[in-house]
Amino acid sequence: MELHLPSFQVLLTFLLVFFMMFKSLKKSKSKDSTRKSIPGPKKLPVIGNLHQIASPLPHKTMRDLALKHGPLMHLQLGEVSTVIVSSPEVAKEVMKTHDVNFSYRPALVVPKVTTYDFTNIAFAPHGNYWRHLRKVCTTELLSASRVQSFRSIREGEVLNLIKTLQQSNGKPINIGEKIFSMTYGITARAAFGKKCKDQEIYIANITEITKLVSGFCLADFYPSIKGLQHFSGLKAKVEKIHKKNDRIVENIIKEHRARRASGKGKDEFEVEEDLVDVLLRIQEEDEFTLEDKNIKSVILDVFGAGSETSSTTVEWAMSEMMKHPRVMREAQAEVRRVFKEKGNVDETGLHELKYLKAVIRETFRMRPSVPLLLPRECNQACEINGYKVAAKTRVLINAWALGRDPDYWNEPDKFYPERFLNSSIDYMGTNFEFIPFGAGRRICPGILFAAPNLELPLAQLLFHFDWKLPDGIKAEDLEMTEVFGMTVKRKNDLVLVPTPYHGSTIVH
Ligand code: HEM
Repeated sequence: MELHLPSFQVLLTFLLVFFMMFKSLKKSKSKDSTRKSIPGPKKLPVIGNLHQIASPLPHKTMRDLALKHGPLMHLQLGEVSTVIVSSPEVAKEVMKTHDVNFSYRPALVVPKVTTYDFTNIAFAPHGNYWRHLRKVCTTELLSASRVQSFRSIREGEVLNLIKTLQQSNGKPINIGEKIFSMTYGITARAAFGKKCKDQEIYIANITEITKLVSGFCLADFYPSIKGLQHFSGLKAKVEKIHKKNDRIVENIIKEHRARRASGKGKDEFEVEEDLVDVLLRIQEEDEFTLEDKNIKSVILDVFGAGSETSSTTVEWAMSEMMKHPRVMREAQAEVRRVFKEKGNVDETGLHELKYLKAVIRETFRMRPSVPLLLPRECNQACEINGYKVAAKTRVLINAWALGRDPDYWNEPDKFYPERFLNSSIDYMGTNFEFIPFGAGRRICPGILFAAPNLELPLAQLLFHFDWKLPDGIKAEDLEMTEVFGMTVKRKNDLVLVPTPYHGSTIVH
C-alpha cells in the first residue's frame, strides 16, 4: 500500500501522529462499537490494523485475512472503523437488502479538492443532488443512444491506433501505453467534441491525480488530525493540479457556451452534442441548479472513472491472451471469421463476438480494475450477517475476492473464458459473485459507455495483427505482477510485437 508521505516530512508527521495518539486512541475506542462484535484480527494501539493492510496488494491481503476471520471482517484502520465484505452473500446483504443505508461515501481528502467539495457523481453524498445527477447519466449523458452517437469517434480513434501499430514495422511496442492514450482520446472527443489545445495537459493532470490517490492516504485514516493532510504535502499538490485543470475546463466551457450562443454548427468531424454540450443544455433547461463547477466535476468523473478502468481492462485482456495462446487463437479465429468479408472491424458486428465477450468477462472476474470498488459508508447502525455495524463505519467490498470464491467458481485461479459461454452470469450487479462494476444504487453508470471501448479495440487488435512476445520470451514466462492503485494495473509494461494479418484491408 502506498502512503503518500514525502520523506523529509515523515518524521514531522510521525511525531504529530504520536502527539495525537491519546486523543485518537480515546476517540477510536469510544466510537468503535463494532469492534467487539464483528470478528477481525488483533489491533495495535493507534494504528489498529493499518500495518496488516500496508502490503503491495491490499485486496489479496484482505482476502487472506478474511479466510481466517470471516466474510464480514472488522479492521481498525487508524481512527476509522472499517468492515471488509468478502463473500457474495454478505455483499448481497450490503448492496441489495440494505442498499440505501450503504449508498453513502466517506468524505476523503483528495476527492474533496478535486470534486469541488463532493459535487461529482462518484463522491456526492447519497441524496437529492446525487439522485438528480444519476438521472442525468441514465437519460442523457451515458444513455444507450448517447453512447451510440459516439460510434464514429471510437471507430476513428481505434483505427488511428491500428495505423500507428502498422508503422512499428515488426518492432516491439509498448501496447499498454498505446491503449491508454487511445482510450483517453475517445473520452476527450466524446467530452469536448474536438481536440482542445490543453487536452494533453488536462489528461496528464488527471493521470497525476489518479497516481496521488492510488493506494490509501494516511490523512483519510486520521480524519480528526487535520494537520496530517497539510504536513504530508498531498493536499497542496492536489490543489495545485486541480487549479490548473479548473482553468482548462473553464475555457472549454466558455468556448462551448460562445458557440452555442452564436448558433454556429459543429465541424464535420464532431458529434452533434458532446458531453459538455449536453451538460450546458441541462444547465439551461433544467429546474435543478447545475453550476459550472458541477459540470466540471461531472466531466472529471467521465475522465477519472471511465478511462483508466477501461484501458487497464483492455491491457489485462491482451496480457491474459498472450499468456494463454489457446485463448488468443480462439478469440482471433472468431473475430476474423465474423469480419472476414469486411477486412476491418466495425461496431455493427461486435454482438457476434461471443468468445471475445467471454474473454472480457473472465478478465473482469480475475482482474477487476477496481478490486475494492469505491468505499462506502454505513449511514445508520444496522445488522449484517448477524453482526451490528455501527453508523459511520467505512465499508470496503472486495470484488476481487468474490470473483475468486471457490464456492462459486471452479478452479477460480484459472483463466478460462469458456466458463462464461452459455452462462447467464453478467456484470450488471445481480450476480454478487461477479461485480466488477459494483452493484445497487451506486453501481457504475458508465457500463454502456465502457463496453464498446473494450470490445472494439480488442477486436481490432486481434483482427489486424498476430502477436508475439519480444526477445523469445515464452508465454508461460510473461510477468503478470499487479500494482495496487485507484485501478490495479500491470507492474511491467506489456511490450508486444505485432505482425500484420494478410486478410486486413488496413494494414499490409
Ligand atoms: C471497465 C470500465 C469500468 C469499470 C470496471 C468501472 C467500475 C466502477 C466501479 C467498481 C464503481 C463503484 C461502484 C460501487 O461503488 O458499487 C464505479 C462507479 C462509477 N463509475 Fe465506473 N467503471 C468503468 C467505466 C466507467 C465509465 C466509462 C464511466 C463514465 C463515462 C464511469 C463512471 C462512473 C461513475 C460516475 C461512478 C460513480 C457512481 C456513483 O457513485 O453513483 N465508469 N465504476
